[in-house]
Amino acid sequence: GKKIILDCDPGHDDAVAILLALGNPAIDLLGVTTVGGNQSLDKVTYNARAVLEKAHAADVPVHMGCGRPLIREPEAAATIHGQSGLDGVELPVPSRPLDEGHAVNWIIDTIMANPPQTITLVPTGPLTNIALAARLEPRIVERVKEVVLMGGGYHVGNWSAVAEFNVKVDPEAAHIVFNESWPITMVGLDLTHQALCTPAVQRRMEALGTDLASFVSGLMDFFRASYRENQDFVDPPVHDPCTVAYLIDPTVITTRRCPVDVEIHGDLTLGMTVADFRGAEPTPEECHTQVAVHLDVERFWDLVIDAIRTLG
Ligand SMILES: Nc1ccc([C@@H]2N[C@H](CO)[C@@H](O)[C@H]2O)cc1
Ligand SMILES: [Ca+2]
Repeated sequence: GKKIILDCDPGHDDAVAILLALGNPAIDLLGVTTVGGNQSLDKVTYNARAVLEKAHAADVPVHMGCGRPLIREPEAAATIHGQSGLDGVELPVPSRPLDEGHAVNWIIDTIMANPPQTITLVPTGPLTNIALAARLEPRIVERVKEVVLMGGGYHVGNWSAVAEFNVKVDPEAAHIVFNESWPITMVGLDLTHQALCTPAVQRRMEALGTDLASFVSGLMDFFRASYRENQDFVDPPVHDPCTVAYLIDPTVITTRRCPVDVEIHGDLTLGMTVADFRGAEPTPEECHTQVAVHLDVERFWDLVIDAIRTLG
């Protein structure tokens, strides 16, 4: 299957991304790396290890990365993910010790040890680790197959009027990542706000009747309550697994190729991902960025529920 590195900050939706990657045969999850974001680095790292344990996938390595943005102060999303970063469920104690070595070094070593164009980077948190990896070993940029990231939004913000959390927390890291030459698919809020976990979807999960299914449903209960209280949503958008779903089945998302850059100087617009749709279609191939526009919602939830079923 497609070899991926999942760089994440679990996080309720990061947890679903991990399960989708584990539960679908099209994906070969080489490892999980963690970055401070939704909660502190220690908390999101523990959560990543606990989710892997829950899915009986303790053979997947976990490396801890950066605990704070490159320049700015850390900013957690405790109102959304709770004090633990994964509130609302009982977490198993991880059996596998945390793997030695910094995530940035492991990302570089893994990319350089595998053939060119075989590894896909899937960041679903702030881009601090990815930016540092590209600066520490520039050769990974042309060696990576592609970057499919959850972050940004061309018409939607959630951490300011115009900026999305992952990008706004570390806008300088995002600016670095978006301005490297690797192919980037930006799975932003315009797309992920279509991935709503409705009660009907949750009932389909619960109908599986497994411990893992009720674990995920418990995550969704908490996520829905947070989103209702803090973001005025009826149902929670499950952002991060949209990246993995796209890698499993590219037809699940329609994309549009266009230049994208990140605002790092603005007052009102700091962290905004600015997509330039002015060019005539089709945008020339040398444009290395594309944005996710439309989600096949039915197909997306089928993939997520199939993965939960497969993991048993
Ligand atoms: N309000 C809010 C919701 C989700 C997130 C996290 N950041 C991204 C969505 O902005 C996802 O990766 C998710 O884990 C942050 C804040
Ligand atoms: Ca995340």
